[in-house]
Amino acid sequence: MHQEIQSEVVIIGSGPAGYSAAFRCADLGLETVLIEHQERLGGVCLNVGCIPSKSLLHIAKIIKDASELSESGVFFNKPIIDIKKINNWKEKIIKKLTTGLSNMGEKRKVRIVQGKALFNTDHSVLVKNKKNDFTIFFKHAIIATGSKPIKIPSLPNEDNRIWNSTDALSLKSIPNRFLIIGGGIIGLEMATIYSALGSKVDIVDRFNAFLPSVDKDITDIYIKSIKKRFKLLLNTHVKSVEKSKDNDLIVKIAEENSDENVCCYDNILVAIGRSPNVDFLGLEKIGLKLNESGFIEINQQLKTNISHIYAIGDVTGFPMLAHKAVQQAHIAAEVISGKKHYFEPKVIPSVAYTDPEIAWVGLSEKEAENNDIDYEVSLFPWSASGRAHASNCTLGMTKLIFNKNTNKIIGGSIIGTNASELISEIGLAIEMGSDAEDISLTIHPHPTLSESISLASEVFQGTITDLLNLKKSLLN
Ligand SMILES: Cc1cc2nc3c(=O)[nH]c(=O)nc-3n(C[C@H](O)[C@H](O)[C@H](O)COP(=O)(O)OP(=O)(O)OC[C@H]3O[C@@H](n4cnc5c(N)ncnc54)[C@H](O)[C@@H]3O)c2cc1C
Ligand SMILES: NC(=O)c1ccc[n+]([C@@H]2O[C@H](COP(=O)([O-])OP(=O)(O)OC[C@H]3O[C@@H](n4cnc5c(N)ncnc54)[C@H](O)[C@@H]3O)[C@@H](O)[C@H]2O)c1
Repeated sequence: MHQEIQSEVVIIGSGPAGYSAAFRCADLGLETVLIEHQERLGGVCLNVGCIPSKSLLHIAKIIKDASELSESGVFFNKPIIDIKKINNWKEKIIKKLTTGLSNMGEKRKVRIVQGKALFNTDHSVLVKNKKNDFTIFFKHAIIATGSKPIKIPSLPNEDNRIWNSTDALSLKSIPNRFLIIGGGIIGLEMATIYSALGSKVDIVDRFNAFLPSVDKDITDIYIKSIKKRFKLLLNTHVKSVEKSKDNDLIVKIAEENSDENVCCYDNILVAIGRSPNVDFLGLEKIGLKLNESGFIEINQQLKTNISHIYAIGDVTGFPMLAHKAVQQAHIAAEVISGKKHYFEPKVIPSVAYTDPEIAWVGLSEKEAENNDIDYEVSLFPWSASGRAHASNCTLGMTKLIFNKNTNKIIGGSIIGTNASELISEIGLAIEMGSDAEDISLTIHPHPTLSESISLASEVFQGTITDLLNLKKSLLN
């Protein structure tokens, strides 16, 4: 059956970008239609990204913490891993959240249409599903179609032992020998999960450094902490993947300017980045412009070159993060409703939910240097934190970067337990234009890991008493 729908706003894609835009539009009184290709709302983040990965990382952390507790005199037996039960538990979490989204959409009177959208004109889209097809006319449209994993064409991708992140999160099996190609956030998080579940994991990355936005002193701490758990091979290429007679995956791997090594694996995860979902949307037909990297080009009001069509989330480029997508969504909805708002955050935090976690926000040292900023780094090692000793995480480090001329904080990174939760204080301080004194005079509760942020500010100010005061000794 064919149906025609008239709407003020049509939103394509129901990930963090799409559902947030739809709900904000509805709350602002706009008649809203949300189109989603999949059966469930929530996009990559809820279904096959942020939430399932963090659920499995939660399990991985408990397994590791439990085994390390033997050093404190508490002994657990080796864990029994029931994949089916883990998957059911994970599925329940996802279902609860995605059902919550559907209910919130319904309460807000957002019309949800299931099917794949294709622009017909610059004021209408066609949507088809198994039962119906629709023509939806709109005054404004928001494209929030997200991204998909990049494949390596030379691999035998039809072999179901070669996984992408969705396969890895579906926890089909726990490989004995697991190769991860790509040492980015996905590769590192999956290595954390699978090594805790018992796989022998190797990660290869073709570049010399991993997490390029993080300073080396922080990534060096990470490398030290993972040494006993898995191998991270940098500057290394996968030359070929073949099947052996006994059905192993035989992989030829070579470090730059070195001979090839031949290794056997049960499964391979390819995690070398993601590309925007811009194909089959009919964008050429309406003349919508992509940038050189293939993402949709937008301005600070999230408008594309067709001013009543907006784009938000992963489809607009880096950083590809859910919290960026949600902020963009709110701004796009507000602009459509007539507000003069702009997407202009000073900083967007990033987190690798590895063990230990790594979180960073604002400028790195490299970036401060490249911007010719006269900066000073201030470090607080967690080996000087009572709480870190009590919580067995003394390897951690809090690093702040200050502008020496203004004393204002311009960046920071944290490695250690709960870095993902701690980093927001630094983000807020940068957004508020705080200086070192603002941070160090804000009384932090003791004993907490959050104290490390005010203590690192005290290091900068030369008022620290929890460490030797190097600035004071220089004065004497
Ligand atoms: C394994 C993994 C872990 C991650 N962990 C984190 C994390 O911890 N924190 C974080 O911030 N980010 C994380 N991310 C990234 C995060 O998932 C994305 O940044 C986020 O989902 C982007 O939201 P989005 O709404 O732009 O797109 P998506 O979530 O990709 O949603 C796009 C939606 O559009 C739909 N769609 C596409 N084309 C059409 C069409 N033509 N018609 C109708 N519907 C269509 C898709 O089906 C999809 O549901 C992770 C990603 C992965 C893969
Ligand atoms: N915690 C989080 O916020 C989180 C978690 C997962 C994913 N994500 C998002 O998902 C996106 C995709 O993640 P990702 O890890 O796939 O991409 P990524 O861009 O973070 O990392 C890809 C890595 O693969 C390497 N690489 C590229 N081609 C290679 C090749 N041929 N051989 C070996 N190595 C190669 C790169 O050097 C890089 O280190 C990221 O942009 C990230 O923002 C975020």
